This record gives sequence, structure tokens and C-alpha cells, in this order.
Amino acid sequence: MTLTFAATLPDRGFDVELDVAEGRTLALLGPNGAGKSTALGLAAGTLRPHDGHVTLDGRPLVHAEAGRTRTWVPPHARQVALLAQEALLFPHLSVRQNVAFGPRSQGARRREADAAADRRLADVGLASLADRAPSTLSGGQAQRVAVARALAAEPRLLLLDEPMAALDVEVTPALRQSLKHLLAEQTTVITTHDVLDALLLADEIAVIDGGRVVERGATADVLARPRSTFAAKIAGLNLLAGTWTGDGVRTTAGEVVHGHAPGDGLAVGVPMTAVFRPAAVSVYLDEQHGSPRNTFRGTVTSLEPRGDLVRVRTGHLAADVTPQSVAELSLVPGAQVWLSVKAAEVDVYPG
Ligand SMILES: Nc1ncnc2c1ncn2[C@@H]1O[C@H](COP(=O)(O)OP(=O)(O)OP(=O)(O)O)[C@@H](O)[C@H]1O
Repeated sequence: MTLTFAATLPDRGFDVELDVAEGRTLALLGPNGAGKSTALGLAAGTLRPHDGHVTLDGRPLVHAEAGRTRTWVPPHARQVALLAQEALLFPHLSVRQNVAFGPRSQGARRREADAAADRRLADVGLASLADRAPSTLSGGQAQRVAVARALAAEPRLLLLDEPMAALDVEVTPALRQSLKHLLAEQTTVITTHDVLDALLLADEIAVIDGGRVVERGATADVLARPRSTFAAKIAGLNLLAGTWTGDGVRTTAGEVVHGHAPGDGLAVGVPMTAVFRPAAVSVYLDEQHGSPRNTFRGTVTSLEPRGDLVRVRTGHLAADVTPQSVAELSLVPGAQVWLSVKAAEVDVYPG
């Protein structure tokens, strides 16, 4: 099923266009309040757009113009499954009955629906729990049952709203693995804050910010060459946006950043992005000169442990340095520092 989506909701400052090709998974990323859940609600039919349409394989699920709904397929008739952060299983039904609920309500006989439920439970690795009551499951198990239930209804479109958000970190790998396998041929939109979900599950990423799509592309491209601050943050990269000067990127703060550029032919003034890894950044108490490098003055805003290293943040930039360096430089929040990154470590590209 191919999803096309173009909807506005002025009350929420929401104006988004998206499409997902047959069998593909699109991850919606963005800060809190960006509009990710709103997009899912509009596709599922729990919200109505002010203007716009949602279609599946060309068939309209909703079409609205200036606040008037022209076409409306109610949520239960859309064959769209929305999986919320909490599993929300029916407490009075067994695990098998929960999963069989979709096929049963579509008219399948009990035996047939139970067989479909057992297949789906096996898909998520929980066949042995079929006779249990939902109240006896762990959060991770309940969420996997909810995935099985959503898929048993054979939805044309699967919508996952931060499926790992309510789970302990120890159980997310198992659910992610189940999903990776199950989403392979399923047209899916998933919202997430986690780069691993995007990397493992999504073919494409759309970054939403302030109710708008600010960036869109293949997952690997967006994470390797982000164009939005949010995508850079989740990819763990420093990003400085600006315009091309002929030999560098001039930021709005007036700094010129030098790096690997895509070659000649770029017009002066075009929007450009410079990206570099925190591990490539060194921290000094004085300005460094010498080999082609970029230096940025900053005030340390936070220090966070990061594996064997310490992530030093100065507002918009981050450097990963050793604990020894932190001690030698007496780095504390409020310290004035120079961050330095060699031009050879900076990737510069249009956008
Ligand atoms: N029920 C509601 N009524 C009115 N406005 C709402 C409602 N729910 C959300 N909003 C607003 O719509 C905008 C988008 O919210 P939405 O929940 O879609 O964001 P989100 O990207 O899913 O955020 P999060 O990551 O925090 O879940 C926000 O400005 C929010 O305040």
C-alpha cells in the first residue's frame, strides 16, 4: 500500500506532506510537540484535518477543504493499525484472544482467528504465552503482544507511536528485533526519538519540527549528512549551517568553517551545512593556530559521561574528550574554552 498524506491543522500549527511507498517504513523524528503524533492521528482517523487528504493506494481515507470534511472513512474501516506507546491490551481476554480480536471482528471463525493469532505470537517470539492473561505479562511482553495484535488484523498501514518509549532499555532490543523482521514488507510509519529505531527499522526519515517537515531522505543519508539540527543531534554530530563563501561556510554567528567541500561550481551565498563528529573536536583554554583548523570560542554548559570519554557541550557544539583532559583543563560548567577541529575532519555540503 502506498500512503500519500497532505494535511493542515491550523490549531496546532501543523502543515505536513508525506508519502510512504509500498512496503517501506518511514520514521518520523522530531522534538517534543513537533507534530509526530498529530500526523499519526490524522492517518488513523482519530483526528480530522482542516485541509488536505490521506490516501492509501489512491483510495481516499479522508479529504477536507477549509474545515469541511468531504470524504471520511471512519477509523475502524480504514484497515490502519495505530499502536500506542502503552500496549492497551483487553484485560479480560487472554493473550491469544487479544491477538485474535482483529481477525474475529473482520468475520473470521474462531478456529481460523486463533490460528492467525498463534502465527503472529510466534512471529514476536511469544507463542508460549498465548493462554496467559495480560496482567501477568511484563511491559516488553505486553508491547510485543500489541504488535502481534496490530499485525493480525493485516492492516494496510501500520502506525507505531514510539513503541519502545514506555519500555525498560533491557527489553527494547527484543522488540526492535521482532519489529525489524515484521516490518520488512509492511507499509509503516513509526515515530521515535531513538536513532537506533530509525537505523534498524526505517528506510527513510522525515524530521518534523514546529508542525513542518524540515528534512526528508533515506535513513543512511539523513544520519550521515543531516541538514537539520535535530537530525544532527540524534546522529550524534555537530552541525553548523550557513552560506558558502567560496572557501568555507559562514554561519549566522559570523564564523567561517572550513572543511571538505563537494568541489567547484558552488555559487557564493548558497545555503551550506558543515558537520563534524564530537570525537574530532579538541578542547583548549587558549586559541590554537597552525594546521588548517577551525576554532570556536565557547562556554562549557555541561559535562556528561559518554563511554570512556566525557562529552563537553558549549551550547550548540559538543566535544568528546578523555577524563584526563577534563581534569587537566579543570573543565566545569561556565569555563571559557576554545573548541578546535581540523578542516580535514569537517564535511561540508549544500543544504
Ligand atoms: N489534544 C490536543 N489539543 C490541542 N493541541 C494539541 C493536542 N495534542 C497535541 N497538541 C499540540 O499539537 C502540537 C503537536 O503535538 P504532537 O503531540 O503531535 O507532537 P509530537 O511530535 O508527537 O510530540 P511528542 O514527541 O512530545 O509526543 C503541539 O503544539 C501540541 O501542543
